[in-house]
Amino acid sequence: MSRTSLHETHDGEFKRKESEFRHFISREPGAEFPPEADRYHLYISYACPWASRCLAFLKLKGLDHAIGVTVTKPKWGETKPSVDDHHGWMFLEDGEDVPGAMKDSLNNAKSIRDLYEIASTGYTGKYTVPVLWDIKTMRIVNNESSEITKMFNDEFNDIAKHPEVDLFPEHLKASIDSVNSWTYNAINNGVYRCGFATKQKPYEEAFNQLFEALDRCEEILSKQRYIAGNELTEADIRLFMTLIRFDEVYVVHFKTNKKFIREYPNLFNYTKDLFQVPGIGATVNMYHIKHHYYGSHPSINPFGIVPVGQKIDYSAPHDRDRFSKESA
Ligand SMILES: N[C@@H](CCC(=O)N[C@@H](CS)C(=O)NCC(=O)O)C(=O)O
Repeated sequence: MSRTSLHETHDGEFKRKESEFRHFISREPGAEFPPEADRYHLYISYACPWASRCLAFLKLKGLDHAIGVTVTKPKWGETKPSVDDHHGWMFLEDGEDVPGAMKDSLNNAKSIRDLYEIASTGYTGKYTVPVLWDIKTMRIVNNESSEITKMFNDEFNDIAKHPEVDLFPEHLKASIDSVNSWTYNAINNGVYRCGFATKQKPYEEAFNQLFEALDRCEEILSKQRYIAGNELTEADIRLFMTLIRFDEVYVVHFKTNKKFIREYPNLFNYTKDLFQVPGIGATVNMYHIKHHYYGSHPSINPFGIVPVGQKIDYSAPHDRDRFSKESA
């Protein structure tokens, strides 16, 4: 069983395993996990694109007051040095100071691994973020970002401060599904398929698919403000989380070096546009992002040097207002 994503490369090719905790919070009468304020807790890393999606949904829906969030330290550490050599997400400890990282004051866990072990005896899978935790039963409700975002969007509307925000609008559903069907493999997971490949051929295949898909996005975004239409949707949040990490991390660390995102006029302006949406920009902590990737994969970056980069200003003006709502 793979204990981290770094162990999911077989025959040179990275193949991500499915998430294992797949319960649903639901408004249906009698649901095992009903939506309630102060019952659920979200564990994330600011570095992780999948976890950051969930945080963006929590913020955009106005669920900060109802669902607590705990943020891990950026760099993986030894989770159980006396037992094995697993490295993974760690919480802040007394006496440590890493801005943005937190102690786990809810469960007093030292690591995300501890949480999986509290929730499930005999679990042998990966210890990934995001984790949506049920405080009442001390269980993991779900650890799959695409389902957590759906629950935050649909099931908490009686509690959310912005129930009107719908990032899966019915009229764009087909378009969202269609975009996600190629962006996941080629872009979101595509950068990992480049970075975690250990043979030339699978790396180059992933690389070519990635840049074909980015060209396709560039073309779509030359005609409309957002990737699934002229409204902000879940498909944008997904894409953004990869784009914002691209120039600072993936180009170097994952060898996705055909082009920077800032060389694509539409993609770059689009990234700035989304960054400037408060609930989205608030999820971006570039210190955590850079220090995680460059510091946690010694097989890729043995000395853990963090490249300085260009410190791109994503809050600079963008040109996406040129698409008026009327053209939707
Ligand atoms: N399919 C999951 C993927 C989550 C995931 O792979 N998270 C990474 C961080 S970006 C992780 O926690 N990795 C820990 C490990 O590989 O041990 C989701 O979308 O929620």
